[in-house]
Amino acid sequence: MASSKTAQAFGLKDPSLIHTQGFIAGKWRDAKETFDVTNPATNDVLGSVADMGVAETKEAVDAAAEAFKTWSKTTAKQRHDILMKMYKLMMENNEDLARIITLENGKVLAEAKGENTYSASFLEWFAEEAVRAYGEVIPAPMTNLRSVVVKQPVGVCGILTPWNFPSAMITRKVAPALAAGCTVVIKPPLETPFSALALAELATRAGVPDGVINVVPTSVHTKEIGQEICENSAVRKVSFTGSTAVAKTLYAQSASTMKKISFEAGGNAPFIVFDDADVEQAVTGAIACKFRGSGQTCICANRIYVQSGVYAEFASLLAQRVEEMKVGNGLDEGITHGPLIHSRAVDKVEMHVEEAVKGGASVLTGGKRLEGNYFMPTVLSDVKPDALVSREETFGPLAALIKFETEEEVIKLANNTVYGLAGYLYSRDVGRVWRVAEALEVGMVGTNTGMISQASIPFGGVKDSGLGREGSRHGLNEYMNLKYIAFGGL
Ligand SMILES: NC(=O)c1ccc[n+]([C@@H]2O[C@H](COP(=O)([O-])OP(=O)(O)OC[C@H]3O[C@@H](n4cnc5c(N)ncnc54)[C@H](O)[C@@H]3O)[C@@H](O)[C@H]2O)c1
Ligand SMILES: O=CCCC(=O)O
Repeated sequence: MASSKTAQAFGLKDPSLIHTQGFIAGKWRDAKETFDVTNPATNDVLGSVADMGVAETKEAVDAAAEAFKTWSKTTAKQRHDILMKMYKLMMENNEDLARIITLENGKVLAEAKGENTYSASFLEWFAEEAVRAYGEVIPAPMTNLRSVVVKQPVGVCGILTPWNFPSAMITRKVAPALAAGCTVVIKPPLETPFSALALAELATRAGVPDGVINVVPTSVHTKEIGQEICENSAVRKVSFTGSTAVAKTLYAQSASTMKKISFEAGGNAPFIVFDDADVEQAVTGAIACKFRGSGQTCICANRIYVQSGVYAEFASLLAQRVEEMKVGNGLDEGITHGPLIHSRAVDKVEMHVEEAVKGGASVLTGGKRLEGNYFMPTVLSDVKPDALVSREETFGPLAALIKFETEEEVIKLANNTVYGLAGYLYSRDVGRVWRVAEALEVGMVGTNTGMISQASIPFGGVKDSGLGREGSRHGLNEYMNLKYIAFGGL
């Protein structure tokens, strides 16, 4: 339970959604230390959460391994019913869960409500997939043999998630894991543990048995807990969303026990506008894609390539729309964009702007940091293809416009990165749409749209952006092993 002061700080209709302890084997648990969680909009402390360590993580893994013995034997329909109940509870508590997201992450309340709905949709989707985890019968080469393939849950899964979607990145992993019959140990990010703990509370209310979901929040023991999850032989799968650097560390650590893995890592999405595009639609798409979560989304447009014939029109329309944005506390009426997660994130945007301007770019709007964790939504024009902002993910509200002349040139520029998560293009020439979509070295392409995320699509990247797919019917397979059974002696 949270102290009444912490629960009050969130101003929820149902204060019992706020927990400050970890969750192991169905019990809320303290740790020796605690860490403070702050509201990025104000830097006020929201509350102190149990800072768990390796010992608690081992206990959580043991609890998950014990719970796996029975959870993996439940029927798909039983798991479906529990997941659907949790989906309904998340929707019924939409206001409160969104408020938790806004307070700990900073995104505006309307967007937080959208995240909760998106997050809940993974429970609904995978409840429905659970009952369709079909196997196969393969025609056998001998008359006295039958070849059958069944799907089985992989076992205990380690779930490591980032702060930019405090809820949805958890359910995108936990929903398929539970649907498959797996049990989980969640290590939420230190910035946003309250959403994870509220989900554990709702899971319990939905009837998820003790030990099936465990949560080990931490601040100082992040590395050791990550290592324990990756190297503990009872954990059979690690699913991570976050930066590429951390993904590579976890990949190396997971090799020791040959785990199944899914990694959703960093992006550096190209957003291409051709001369034959509907420019107004392209601007709307760029706004939605670039400024979602104040630019802190892994699939945000990071490099906006505009063909010379529509460059001036696109740049002026985009700058006009960006100037209308209202930056401030995400709980306040009329605010369209919240703060960044912390001052280090603001420093990075500032550095990208300064470096691009030194290289010859001009500021069409914004370009400055504001007091606290805020940065003005910014549009830069005439950015050089080799500017820092073109090479690295900014993860902030900075739209960098780069002019290009030909299709061939822009494909080369777009693919000139180690990342390959998402890419976007606007064109009304159907042949070009196909050619460019196929040529982009990414896992997901938006053509004439800047919004691509849904529970029903295979979300994931290529190159340094990761391995595996989340969501869609493919997302369930990531948590299941195929087993071939030969039926001989007929
Ligand atoms: N591809 C995707 O789906 C996706 C989604 C969201 C964010 N991201 C990426 O995440 C990054 C921003 O998020 P972030 O700053 O939280 O990333 P991060 O990699 O620093 O942290 C992600 C998670 O890993 C944990 N972590 C950090 N170091 C660790 C270690 N050594 N061992 C184990 N765990 C560790 C963090 O506590 C957090 O829970 C961006 O690069 C963004 O592109 C990718
Ligand atoms: O930031 C990563 C996830 C974004 C999404 O699922 O749309």
